[in-house]
Amino acid sequence: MAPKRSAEDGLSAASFPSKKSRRAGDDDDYVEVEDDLSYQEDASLVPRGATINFSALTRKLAQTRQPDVTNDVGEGSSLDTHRRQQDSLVSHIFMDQDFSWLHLKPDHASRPLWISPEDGHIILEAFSPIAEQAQDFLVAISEPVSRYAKVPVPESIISFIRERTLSYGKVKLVLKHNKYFVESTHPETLQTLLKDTVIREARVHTQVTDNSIKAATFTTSKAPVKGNLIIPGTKEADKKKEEAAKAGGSTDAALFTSVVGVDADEVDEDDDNVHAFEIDDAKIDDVKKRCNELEYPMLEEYDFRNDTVNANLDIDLKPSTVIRPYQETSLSKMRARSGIIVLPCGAGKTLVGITAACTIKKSCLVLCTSSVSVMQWRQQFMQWSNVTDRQIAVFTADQKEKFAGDSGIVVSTYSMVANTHNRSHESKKMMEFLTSREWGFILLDEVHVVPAAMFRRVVTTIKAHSKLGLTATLVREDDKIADLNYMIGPKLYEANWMDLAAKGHIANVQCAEVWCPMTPEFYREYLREQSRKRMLLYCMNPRKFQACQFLIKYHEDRGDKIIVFSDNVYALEAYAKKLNKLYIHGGTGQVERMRILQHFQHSPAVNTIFLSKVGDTSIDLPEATCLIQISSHFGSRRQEAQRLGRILRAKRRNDEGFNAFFYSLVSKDTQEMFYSTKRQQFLIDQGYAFKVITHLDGLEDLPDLVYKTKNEQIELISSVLLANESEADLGSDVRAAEGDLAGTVTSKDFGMPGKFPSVQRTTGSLSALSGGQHMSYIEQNKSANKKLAREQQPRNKLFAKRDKDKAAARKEARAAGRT
Ligand SMILES: Nc1ncnc2c1ncn2[C@@H]1O[C@H](COP(=O)(O)OP(=O)(O)OP(=O)(O)O)[C@@H](O)[C@H]1O
Repeated sequence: MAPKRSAEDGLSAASFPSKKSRRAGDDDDYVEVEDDLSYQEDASLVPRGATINFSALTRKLAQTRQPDVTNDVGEGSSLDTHRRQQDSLVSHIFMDQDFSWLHLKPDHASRPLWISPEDGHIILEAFSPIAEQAQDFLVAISEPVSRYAKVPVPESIISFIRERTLSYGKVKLVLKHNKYFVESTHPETLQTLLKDTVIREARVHTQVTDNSIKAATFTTSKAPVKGNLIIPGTKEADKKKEEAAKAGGSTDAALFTSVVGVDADEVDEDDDNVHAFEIDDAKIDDVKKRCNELEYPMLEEYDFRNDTVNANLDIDLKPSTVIRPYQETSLSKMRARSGIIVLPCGAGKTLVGITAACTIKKSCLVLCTSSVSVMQWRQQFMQWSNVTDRQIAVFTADQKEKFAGDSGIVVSTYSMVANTHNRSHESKKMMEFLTSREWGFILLDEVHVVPAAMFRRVVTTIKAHSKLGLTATLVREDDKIADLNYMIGPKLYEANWMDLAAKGHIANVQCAEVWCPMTPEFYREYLREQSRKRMLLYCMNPRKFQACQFLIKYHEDRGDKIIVFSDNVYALEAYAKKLNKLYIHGGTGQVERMRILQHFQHSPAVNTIFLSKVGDTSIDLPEATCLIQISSHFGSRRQEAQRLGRILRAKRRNDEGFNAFFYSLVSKDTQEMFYSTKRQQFLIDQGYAFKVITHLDGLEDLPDLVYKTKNEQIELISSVLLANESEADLGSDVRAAEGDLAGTVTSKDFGMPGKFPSVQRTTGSLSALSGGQHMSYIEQNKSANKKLAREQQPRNKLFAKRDKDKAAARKEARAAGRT
C-alpha cells in the first residue's frame, strides 16, 4: 500500500472524539494535545494517552507531508529510501517517533492495536468499536501478540515474546488429598526444574526411591477437562453464552477472534497426560519463588467441579443480586486460576469475592486486615448470598467460631492466622481447625498491605486449592509488591478508574492541590527547626487553617458533605476545635464514633467531620462528596488512593453533572510539597488530573476568618513551639487504624524521603473545578511522574539494548556535529 494512502487512512480512523483534542488539533499544537490528556473531563473518552499520541502524530504527519508526498515516494520505492525521505521531511518534528514508514494491513481500519517496533509499546486506539474488549484482553495478555497487531510485528519483538512466553503456563501447582504436586503435561519441563537444587530438595519421594531424574519417576494421570465457568448473578451473560453455544461457539471465543484475528480453537492444546511430583508443604513458597526465577511461573488452577474429596458448600447469590459488567469480567478472568483482581475503591470488590465463593462452592477462608473488616465481610456475605448463620463463622480476638457441617466459610484476619506466639487454648484449637482441612478457596482482601512474611506464614499453614487477592492499588512504597505474584498468582484483571466513573459505577472526582504560603513567622521557625516539629509547623500554618475554613464554607454552601482528613492528631484536634467541627481519631471510643458518623449521615446540621487515619478504610460513608486533606502520611500513593475512595461511593454520583471534590492542602515551599507530588502519582497514572490552586478568591473577605491578625498567628506559633516533639508523631494513630495489622507498617511503606525528581508545573486557567472563577491555578505537568515511573521500571534486556544503541548513536551524532 502506498505510504500516502496509509497515512490518510490512519487519519480517517483516528477521528478525535474529545472536545479538547479537537480544539488543540485545530490550533495545530501537538504539545497541547498531549497535555490535554490529563484533563479529567476527557478521560472517559481517552483512557490511554498513547492512543491520542499516535493519532495526533498521524494527523500532523498527513498535514505536513500532503503537498508532494506522492512524488516523494512512489509505488515500489524501497522502505529504506522511503524512510530516509520521510526523515528529511518530518523527523525534526517527531524526532524518532515517526512510524509512518510502517505498512498498514489491508484490514487495519477494523484493528485497534499498534506496536512500536522501537520499544515494543502496544498502542490501543481508544475510539475503536472494540477498544474495550481489546483493553480487557491487553490487561491479561500472556500469549505471543504477533497476530494481534494492525501492522506486521517486527521480528525482534516476535522473538522477544516467544522467548519470554516459552515456559509460561507449562507448570501447575496442584493440591490433592492435602498434598502439593508440581504438575505438567511436559515431562521434560519437570526434569529441567528438578535439576535445580532448591526444587530437588523440596521434592517428596513417595513411591519412587530412585533419586535420578527420569520421566518414569513421575506420577502420571489424565488431564481434567474444563467446561465453561458459569458465574452466578450474570443472567444476561449466561443467556448470551447459551446463544453463542447454540451457534457453535462461546462469547469468549468470539471476543478473542475479534480482537486477535485468530480463531481461539486454533490454539494448540497440550497433550492429555499429566506428570507430577510431590513437594514438601513447608517448602512451597521457596519452590514457587524458584520457579519464577527460572521463568517457569507455576499457575495454580483448581478443577473444583471435579473435586469429589472436599464437600460442596451449598451457597448461591440471592436472586436479587445482580453483579455489574466489570465484576463479571474480572471473575471471568479468574475462572479457576489463582491471582489478583484490581478494582478501584468503592467498585465492589467484596461482591466479586462473594460471587467467586458462590461459584466455587467449596469451603472458603476470607482474610482481612482488621476485625472491623471481618464483621463487614460477614455482613456482606449475608446481604448478597443465601449463606446461613451456621455456615459462616468468624475468627477474631473476641470471637472464635467454627461452622457446622462439612463445609463452610470462616472470616478472619491475616494476623490471627499468621500469629504463632502466645496463643490462647481456644486460638490453638481454632488454628487446628483451619490447618487440618483442605480449603477450596482462600480470599485475600487488601493484598497490597500485607507484609510478605505474614503472607508466607498464611500460605504455608493454610492449604487452599485456589487463592483470590483483591486490591484497589497494586502499589506499595517498599519493593514487596512483586512478591505477591508468586505468593498468590498473577494479576488477572484491572479496571480503569476513569471508565467506571464514566459509567456511573464510581463518582467523578475533581482533584486539586491547594498551595498555602507559610506566614513569615512560621516559615522562619520551619527553616530553623531540625526536629520532627517541622511537620507540625507546616500542618499548623495559619494560611492552611484559613484555606480549610474557606473550602468548608464554600462546599457546605453548595450542599456538600465534607470529610477533612488529618493524620496528625494534634493538628486534627486543633483544626476541628477552632472551626467548631466534630472529629474522630484512634482515641475516640466506639460509641462516640458511631454517634458522630450517624450525625454526619443523617443530620443537616453536621455537614463536616474531621477524621484521622482511622477513616482511610472500612468506614463506608456514601454521603460524603468532598474531601479536604490537611495532613497526610508522607508520600504514600496507596493512602492517597484509599482516601479518594471515600468519595468514590458518593450516593449522588449519578446526579447529572455531579462531581465529588478532593483537595490536598499543602504548605508552600516545605517538604510537604515533595510528599504531595509523590502521593498523587498513582491517581495521576489512573488518569486523574490534579489542578494546583494558588489563590482562593474571596478568602480575605470571609466573615470570622481564623488567625487573621498577626497576634493570633504569633499565639498559634507559640503553642506549636511549646508542644512536645512527639505531637508530630503519627505512629499511635496508625496502629489504631491498621487494627490487627498493628506494628506491620513501616516508614518505607509510607513513601518516606528517598530519591525523587523535582516537579515541573505550568500555568493554565480554571473553570472546571468547582464551576467557579474563585480560584486561580497552576496545572501540574505529568512529566515528573512519568519520569519516576520510568526510573522505577526495570528495563527489559531487549529495550536496554535498544537504549544502549540509541545512546551510542546519539554520542556518535554529537561527535560528528563537533567535527
Ligand atoms: N453489583 C452491585 N450492585 C449493587 N451494589 C453494589 C454492587 N457491587 C458493589 N455494590 C455496592 O458498592 C459499594 C462499594 O462496595 P465495596 O465496599 O465492596 O467496595 P470496595 O471495592 O471493597 O471498596 P474499598 O476498596 O474502598 O473497600 C457497597 O455499598 C456495595 O454494596
